[in-house]
Amino acid sequence: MCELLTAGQMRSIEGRAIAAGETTGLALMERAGEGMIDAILTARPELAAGRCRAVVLCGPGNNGGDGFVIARLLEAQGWRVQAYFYGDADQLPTDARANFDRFGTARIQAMGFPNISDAGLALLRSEFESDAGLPDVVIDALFGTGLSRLAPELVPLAQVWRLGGAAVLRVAVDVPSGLCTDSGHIWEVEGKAALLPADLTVCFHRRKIGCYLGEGPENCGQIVLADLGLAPTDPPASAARLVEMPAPRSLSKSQGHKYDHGHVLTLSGGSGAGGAARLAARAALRIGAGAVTLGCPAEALTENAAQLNAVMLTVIDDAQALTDSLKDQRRNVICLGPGAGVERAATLLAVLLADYSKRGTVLDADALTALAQDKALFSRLHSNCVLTPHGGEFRRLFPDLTAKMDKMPLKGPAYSKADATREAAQRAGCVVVFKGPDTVIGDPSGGLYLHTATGDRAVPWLATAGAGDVLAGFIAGLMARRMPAIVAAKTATWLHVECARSFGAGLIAEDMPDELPKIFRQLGV
Ligand SMILES: NC(=O)C1=CN([C@@H]2O[C@H](COP(=O)(O)OP(=O)(O)OC[C@H]3O[C@@H](n4cnc5c(N)ncnc54)[C@H](O)[C@@H]3O)[C@@H](O)[C@H]2O)[C@@H](O)CC1
Ligand SMILES: Nc1ncnc2c1ncn2[C@@H]1O[C@H](COP(=O)(O)OP(=O)(O)O)[C@@H](O)[C@H]1O
Ligand SMILES: [K+]
Repeated sequence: MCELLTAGQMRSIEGRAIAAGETTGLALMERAGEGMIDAILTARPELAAGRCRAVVLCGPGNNGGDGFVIARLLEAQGWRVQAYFYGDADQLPTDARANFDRFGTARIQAMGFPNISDAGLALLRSEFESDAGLPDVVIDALFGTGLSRLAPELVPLAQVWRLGGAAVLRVAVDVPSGLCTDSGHIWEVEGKAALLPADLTVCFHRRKIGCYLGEGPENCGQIVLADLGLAPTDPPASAARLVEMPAPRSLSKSQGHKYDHGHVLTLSGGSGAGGAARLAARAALRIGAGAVTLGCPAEALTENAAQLNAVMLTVIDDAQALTDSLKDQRRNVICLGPGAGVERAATLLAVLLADYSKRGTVLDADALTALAQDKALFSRLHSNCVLTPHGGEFRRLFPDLTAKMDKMPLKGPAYSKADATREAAQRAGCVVVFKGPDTVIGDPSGGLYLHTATGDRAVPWLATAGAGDVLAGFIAGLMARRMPAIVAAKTATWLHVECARSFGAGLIAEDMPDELPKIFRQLGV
C-alpha cells in the first residue's frame, strides 16, 4: 500500500528517527544524494556511459544540502558539475552547511540572497548558452518540503530554467520548488507560476501528496522514490494512500444464484432523460451485479424498453412506488441521480434515506444537487451511502470547503482537495468520491485514498459526457456484490480509468462497461 505524505508527516518521521538515534540528519542527506544519482541513472541509463554535465541549484535549507551532496557525488562519477547557491551560507542548517563546506565554497556560484541578483541569473543563463552546449541534467535543490510560502524569486528563475527545453533533463529533489507539498497548488505572481517544473521528481522515503494533487502531476513528470534507509514504521494513520490495482480474487465470482450477487435498482428520469441511468445500469450489470432493474416513470417505459434487454424495467412514478419497491430486500443497492431531475431526485431521496435497512445507496448528479438543497436530507446520510461529486457538485454540497480550497495562503500549507474530501466524508458520514483527473476518496473514519490519472495512467478521453454515470454504476454493482462502500469506490475508480486506458482514443461513455470483460481477462479474474 503506497502512502502519500504531507510535509508535516515526513518531518515527524525523520525527526523521530533522528531523536531515537537510529540515524543522523547528515546520514539521511548522504542517502538522499545517493538515491538521487541512482534514480537519475535508472530513469536515463544512457547518462551512465558519458562524461555528462550537470547544473545543480541549491537553496537555503536542507533541500539545498541535498543539492551539495548530489553535486559532489556526480563529480565523483566524472561529471562536470556547476553548483549555484541561493541563500546565506551563515544561515544554512548544520547538515546543509557541512555539505556546502565539503563541496567547496570556492566552487559554488553565489546567486545572492535574499534576492537573486541579475548577475546570478545571467551566469545561470550562460550555462544554457555556452559553447560547450546544453547541460545534460539540471537539478532543482532549491526548496523541498520546507517551502510553505510564496517565493517570488522563482519566477525569473523559471524563465532561465526553461531554456534547455526538452533536450535537458530537469530533476526535482524531493518535490519541485514552488509546489505546495501538501496540496499540489502552485504559488503565482501576477499570473506567472513561481515554480520549477520537472521531468523527473525523486521523492525521499515516501511520495509526497502534493505531487499527486491539483497542479502537482503535470509539474512533477515521472515520480520515483528514493529510499533513505529509515526503518519501516507504520505510516501515520492520517496518511493518504494511492489506489492500487484490485486483487483479481476480489472481483471473481463464486458459484450461486444471480441474487447471490446482488440486485441494483437504478432510478431514471422521465421521458427523453433515461440515457444516463441506462449507462449506470449497464455498468452495474457488467461489473457483476446479479441483476439490475431500472426504475422509471410510466411515461418513459416504452422508451427504456426499446433500449434495454438484460437490464429489467419497472415503473416507479413516485415516492409510494419506491417505498413498495424497496420491500423487496433483494434490491440491495440503489443508484440515484444520473438523469433523474432534481425534483424527482429529492422526492425519491427522501424515501431512500428513510429506509430503515440502510441499504447501499450511490448518489450522483441530480441527487447531489437535491441533497445540497435540503439539510434535513443531508443529515440522514448513513455509512452505506456513497456520494460521487465532480467539482461543481462538491461546491454545491460543501461551499465552505471549496472556498478554503480555492484560497492560496501566502504562508503555511494550502488546504487541499484531500483535506476537503476528508472533511466532507466526516461531515456526510459516508464515502465521498471527489472526482477529477485526481480523484480523492474519503471515508467517514478519516481514511483517504487517491487515484491520479496521469503519466501512464493519463486518460484525457475520460472527460466525456456520461463517464460519471458509468462510475456510479460500477460502484453500485460492486456494492451489490457485497463489497464495502469504500472498497467498491476504490475498485470502481481504478477499473473506470483502466477501461478508458484500454479503449483509448475515441472513447465515449457507452464503450466503458463493454471494455470491462477485456480488463477482467487481463487481470485474471
Ligand atoms: N534531515 C532531514 O530532515 C532531511 C531533509 N532532507 C531534505 O530537506 C528538505 C527539507 O528541508 P528544510 O526543512 O530545510 O526546507 P527546504 O530546504 O525545503 O526549504 C526551507 C528553506 O527555505 C527557506 N524558505 C522557505 N520558504 C521560503 C520562501 N518563500 N522564500 C525564501 N526562502 C524560503 C526557509 O527559511 C529555509 O531556509 C526535504 O525536502 C529534503 O530534500 C533530506 O536531506 C533528507 C533528510
Ligand atoms: N481528464 C481526466 N482524466 C481522468 N479522469 C477524468 C478526466 N476528466 C474526467 N474524468 C473522470 O470522468 C468522470 C466524469 O464524471 P462527471 O463529471 O460526473 O461527468 P458526467 O456527468 O458527464 O458523467 C469522473 O469519474 C472523472 O473522474
Ligand atoms: K526541490
